[in-house]
Amino acid sequence: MITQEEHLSRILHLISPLRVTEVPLNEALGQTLAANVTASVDLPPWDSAAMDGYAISLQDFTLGTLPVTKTIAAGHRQKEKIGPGEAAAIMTGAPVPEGADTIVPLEFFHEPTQDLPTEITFDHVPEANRHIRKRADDTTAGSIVAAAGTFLRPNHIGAIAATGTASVYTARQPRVAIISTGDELVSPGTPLEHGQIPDSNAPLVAATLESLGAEATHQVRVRDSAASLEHTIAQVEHSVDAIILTGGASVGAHDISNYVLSAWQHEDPEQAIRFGEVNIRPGKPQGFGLSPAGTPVWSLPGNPVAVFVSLQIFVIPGIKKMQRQAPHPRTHHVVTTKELRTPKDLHYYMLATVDDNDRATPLPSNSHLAAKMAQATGLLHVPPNVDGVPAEGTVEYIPL
Ligand SMILES: Nc1nc2c(c(=O)[nH]1)N[C@H]1C(S)=C(S)[C@@H](COP(=O)(O)OP(=O)(O)OC[C@H]3O[C@@H](n4cnc5c(N)ncnc54)[C@H](O)[C@@H]3O)O[C@H]1N2
Ligand code: MOO
Repeated sequence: MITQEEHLSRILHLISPLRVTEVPLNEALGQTLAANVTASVDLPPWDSAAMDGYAISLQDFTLGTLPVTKTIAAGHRQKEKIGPGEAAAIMTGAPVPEGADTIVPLEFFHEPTQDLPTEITFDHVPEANRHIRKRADDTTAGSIVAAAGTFLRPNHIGAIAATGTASVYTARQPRVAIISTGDELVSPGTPLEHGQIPDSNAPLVAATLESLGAEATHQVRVRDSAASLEHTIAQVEHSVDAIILTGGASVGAHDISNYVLSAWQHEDPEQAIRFGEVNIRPGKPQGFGLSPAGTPVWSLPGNPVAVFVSLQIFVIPGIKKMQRQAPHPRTHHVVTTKELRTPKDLHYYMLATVDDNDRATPLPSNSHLAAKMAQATGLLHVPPNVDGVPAEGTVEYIPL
């Protein structure tokens, strides 16, 4: 038996981050920055009006009437200037004219209207330095807007665009081939003959990859034949960044993934595919290593819930390393509504439904209960060396 930690650290050791490429900002959502993004411009790029109103100078100001000598709208490209005794009508987002030191909102003088008066009358002195957004009060050109390692969410895309950048550097997205093995498998939706089941692992693996931004380039079903599996791997091995097999990872006579991959010869035995029992349930039989062409290969057990757990614990961290992201899942603690009894020698994972108050209801747990995955919001995790968690006790939770 090997430990979950040993197996995962071997996976992360053998996987390398993918090459960095420049991508347009509108394709970068969900990717991780491989380089800092710095502001191309000061933001705001010039002093700008925060209100519709009048720009004036309070130097040598006296109460009374001022002529409105110009109108400055957002998008006004000419640099303007005003002197004492003069006002400029100005719109929100327009450049403040040189000489102005405050903006007086139009409500100070008249009802909001689109007709601009030719003069405005002051019956008291307005406040100085108001309603002007100073040049660079948000950021200055050259400052870091989003640092290398940032996982790009919509807010980052908005901030990067605002500071004048149209493309970013990220790791190329992984291309992954998915191979389901088993004579019993048919396409989902096909009427089942006795002994047949729908191939649910390939859609599960593909959806998991796509949710990470990786590309499921091939989804191939292979019968329990060593020759077919060898042929399929040979066809895809050179055009993908990883291969994920499900089924046939265990020790039975028809467990061809284990049989075929274990026979691969590797110059460096450290990189060879190794099969073994990992101290995790579900998902005990696991294989991982590099193919002779150097492509990382995960050979996962066939049971759908075992695949689901294996994806969370062993595959997603590897894909994230390729994407130059932090590999480990974010977890937090929740309260279990039911007592959990777990084996003392294993990492035990259970599908569970967790509500808005962080209270977890474990779902029936067995690695063939594929339909139960639909009710899960995530996985509960009880580590080895304890034999359970009492009702109302806290337990680690991996949200989906
Ligand atoms: N003698 C032993 N038998 C088994 C052991 C063991 O240690 N000794 N381990 C058990 C455990 S734990 C697991 S998990 C399974 C893993 O077996 P395999 O990886 O060899 O998977 P298969 O036998 O091919 O399939 C297991 C199960 O999953 C169903 N399956 C397979 N592929 C799919 C798919 N694409 N979509 C949906 N369902 C799939 C398959 O029909 C089987 O019911 O081995 C135990 N046995
Ligand atoms: O560990 Mo198996 O993975 O029980 O389903």
